[in-house]
Amino acid sequence: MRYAVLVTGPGGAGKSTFSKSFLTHLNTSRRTGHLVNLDPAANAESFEYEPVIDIKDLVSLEDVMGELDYGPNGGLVYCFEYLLQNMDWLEEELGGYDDDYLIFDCPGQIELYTHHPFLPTLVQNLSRMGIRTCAVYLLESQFMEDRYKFFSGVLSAMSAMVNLEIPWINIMSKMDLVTENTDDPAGSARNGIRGRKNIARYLDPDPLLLATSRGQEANISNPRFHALNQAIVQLIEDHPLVSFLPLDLTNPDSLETVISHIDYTMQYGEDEEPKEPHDLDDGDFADME
Ligand SMILES: Nc1nc2c(ncn2[C@@H]2O[C@H](COP(=O)(O)OP(=O)(O)OP(=O)(O)O)[C@@H](O)[C@H]2O)c(=O)[nH]1
Ligand SMILES: [Mg+2]
Repeated sequence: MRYAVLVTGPGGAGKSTFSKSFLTHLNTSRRTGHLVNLDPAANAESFEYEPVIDIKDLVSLEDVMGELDYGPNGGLVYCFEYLLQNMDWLEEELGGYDDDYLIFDCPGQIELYTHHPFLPTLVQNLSRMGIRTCAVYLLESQFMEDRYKFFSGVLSAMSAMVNLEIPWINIMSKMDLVTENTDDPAGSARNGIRGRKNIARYLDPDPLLLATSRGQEANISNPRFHALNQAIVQLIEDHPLVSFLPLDLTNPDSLETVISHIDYTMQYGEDEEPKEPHDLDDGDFADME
């Protein structure tokens, strides 16, 4: 069985960093994983792991922009359309990997997830190839500094989830940037997220965050805006689809927890034949001699 994890989320959310850490974790746990780069604009030198499959071998944004005179966003759309027309290329490239995690590092253009048919079509193709697929959606912890920004992030996660209809895990990335010092009044006044209790209200989004704060802000008094807010609060209350797993890459347990959720979502290994134990390598017990 092959497993694909699509690593998605807005620009700069930490997708490439997470993909790299995920691979390192798999390697150290003696599992196999491979990087698939789906970002036609990615800088090749920036990969710590050489992607085994790279969309840039098929089509690169640079060429598309240079030769066809597209801008960066139109160019990205062109690249993905080109990929979808050349699924046999991807299928052939994916052919050699068995019983492996394939980690798809995706580009950060949010419109790719919310209203283009590319990812759903890609997912259909992966499942036709017999590859079990899930997606993780990363939102960075800075989104919690502003409730409105945060809820717009929640709504885009929701919209991407509904668009893709595959097993899905939302991750709050860069948790190392969040301080939990409740005794820092300047901090809590500035961003309102400090303190464990408060963080919990974001990880499991509490729509009241939106409802209460809006009432307190006299400067925004447009009643239509208020009604819209109420409607969003109601939507999130009625459809609590989105909650976040915190990811702090400075804490190995945190990464392990996230990966165990991915394994569980994927039902990783559940229908595998029992594996032969690894042959002992020279040096495995070196420290016992
Ligand atoms: N503090 C902190 N910084 C992080 C973490 N993960 C990523 N970053 C930083 O955030 C920036 C963006 O990280 P990337 O991994 O390139 O993010 P991305 O989602 O792949 O970005 P795009 O591909 O451009 O959409 C880089 O400067 C990273 O060093 C994290 O866990 N903690
Ligand atoms: Mg990236």
